[in-house]
Amino acid sequence: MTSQGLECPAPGAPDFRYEEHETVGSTNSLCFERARGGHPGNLWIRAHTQSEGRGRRGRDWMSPEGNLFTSLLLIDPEPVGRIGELPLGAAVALAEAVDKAAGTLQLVSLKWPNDLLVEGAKLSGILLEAETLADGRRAVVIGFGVNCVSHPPLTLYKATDLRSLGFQVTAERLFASLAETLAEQLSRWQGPNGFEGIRTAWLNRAAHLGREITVRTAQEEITGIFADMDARGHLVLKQEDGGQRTVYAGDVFLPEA
Ligand SMILES: O=C(O)CCCC[C@@H]1SC[C@@H]2NC(=O)N[C@@H]21
Repeated sequence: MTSQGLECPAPGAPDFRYEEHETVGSTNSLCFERARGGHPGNLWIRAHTQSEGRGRRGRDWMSPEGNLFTSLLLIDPEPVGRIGELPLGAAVALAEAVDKAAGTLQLVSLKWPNDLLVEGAKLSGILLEAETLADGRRAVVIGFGVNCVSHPPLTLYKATDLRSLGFQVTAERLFASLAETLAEQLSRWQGPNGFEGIRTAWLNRAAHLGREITVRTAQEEITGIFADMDARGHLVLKQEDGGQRTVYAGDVFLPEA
């Protein structure tokens, strides 16, 4: 069933609103449009294809029919000073949703901050963007792209998709699981333990923990042992000289197994 662009309760999370579209430019952009139009938030938008899907660091996100493209609009999510933790919670929610929809246990591992990997190849991407609206409200949009049936051949990272891995999971089915698991992670994030539960769940799935990785930041390339993810969700690298580096943003590259 499709809501044909009309708002209805979200499958899997009836406390959230939902719009489904055949095609849009970008589900993230449409969420911001709704926010600028005064939407109160907790709105999921899903599209079957996108003509201008975007990824992290200004990259394009190819968006063919059959894969999942969806975004969640949050308005003034509390606690506001900890919004940087949300991409990690989103990654945990998506990993759990894949397990739920595929009927697997720990199928995916996580590459900091929020890529899902299967056998070292990228299955999905998450893009968190924020904007202060004219009325002073803060719109936060979390966009998810998951390769359900296909993956692009030439990308920065080796990619994969659920169908090639032997799992028949539709975008519709995966969306319903994600709406449910993300609602759970959001209440966990807002609960008394804050980020700690998410941090533990994230570390349980971390790829290459304790091993050497390389991080490309806007300024430099850093290689070191992936020692930890700290209490704010930052990456902690141990260096050869015994020193420690904390990384706040960057692209992580794992050596081939
Ligand atoms: O670069 C990445 O890894 C993040 C990719 C995020 C893609 C999703 S698809 C749905 C949403 N709309 C967009 O334009 N981008 C995100």
